[in-house]
Amino acid sequence: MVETNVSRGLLASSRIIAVANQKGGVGKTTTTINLATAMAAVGKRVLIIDLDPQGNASTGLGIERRTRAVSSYHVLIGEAELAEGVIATSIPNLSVVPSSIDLSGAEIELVNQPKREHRLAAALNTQIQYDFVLIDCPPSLGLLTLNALVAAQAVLVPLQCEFFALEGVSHLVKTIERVKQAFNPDLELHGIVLTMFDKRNNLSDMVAADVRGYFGDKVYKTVIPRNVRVSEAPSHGKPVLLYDMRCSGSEAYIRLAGEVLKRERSLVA
Ligand SMILES: Nc1ncnc2c1ncn2[C@@H]1O[C@H](COP(=O)(O)OP(=O)(O)OP(=O)(O)O)[C@@H](O)[C@H]1O
Repeated sequence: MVETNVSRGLLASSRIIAVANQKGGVGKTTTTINLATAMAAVGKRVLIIDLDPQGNASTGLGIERRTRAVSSYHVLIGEAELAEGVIATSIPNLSVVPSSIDLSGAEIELVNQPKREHRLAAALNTQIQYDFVLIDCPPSLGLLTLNALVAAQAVLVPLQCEFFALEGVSHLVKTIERVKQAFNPDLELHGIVLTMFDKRNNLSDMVAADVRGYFGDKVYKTVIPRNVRVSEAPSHGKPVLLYDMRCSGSEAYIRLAGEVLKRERSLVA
């Protein structure tokens, strides 16, 4: 039976958004961390689930490896409850279920398990209350991302302004459609955010125009600029919003959060 969002205890008041793109290095983790921080700053209770074996979301939030005794891996394979994996970050209202390197073996471990695509959805069937759960997906369309898409109500796609960007995202959109048909009828594309936009480079403008031409209003108005402060922040274990609140990257993520929350209000209205 397909488990619907309505039947999950957590979802009476939570929205689950998967941050996904099978292409590597396009800004999934950066977007997850900073969008979550900006939402937390306006009083939303936010949980990040780090579903990427690289664990960059966990590291970028200052969660040291030695404190990750229970990770998203344990939750996925059913060795731990979601609540056991939750760690509070230094940011009020923002918690994370960290990832660990074990997660890289999870796809193989789960392959012969029953309901292998529903593991995360089942783990999220809990009474823990958050306004938003953001899932940072790995750069592939394997079983980990599939679990995120089955658990989520919406997908937010960071898209780097570069050649072939549109081709990659079309593939992802087809996958979203397939997941919708097979496992999760409620899933929808929340929006596409253009990342690492370089205003000195004509290619960025061309890609942005192409993507807007194809996806129309699904593309958020906010564009995340390429900004060195954004790339420096993770090595300090901080979201860029804490590292340098006034830089162009921080300002863009604050605007993006405003747009996402506005779109949320119209989606759930
Ligand atoms: N707006 C930006 N300006 C400058 N650097 C950025 C920006 N966004 C992301 N980066 C940098 O680009 C790299 C890739 O970003 P990020 O880790 O968020 O991508 P990802 O899609 O999560 O990667 P992966 O697919 O490997 O998980 C990182 O080094 C990050 O610091």
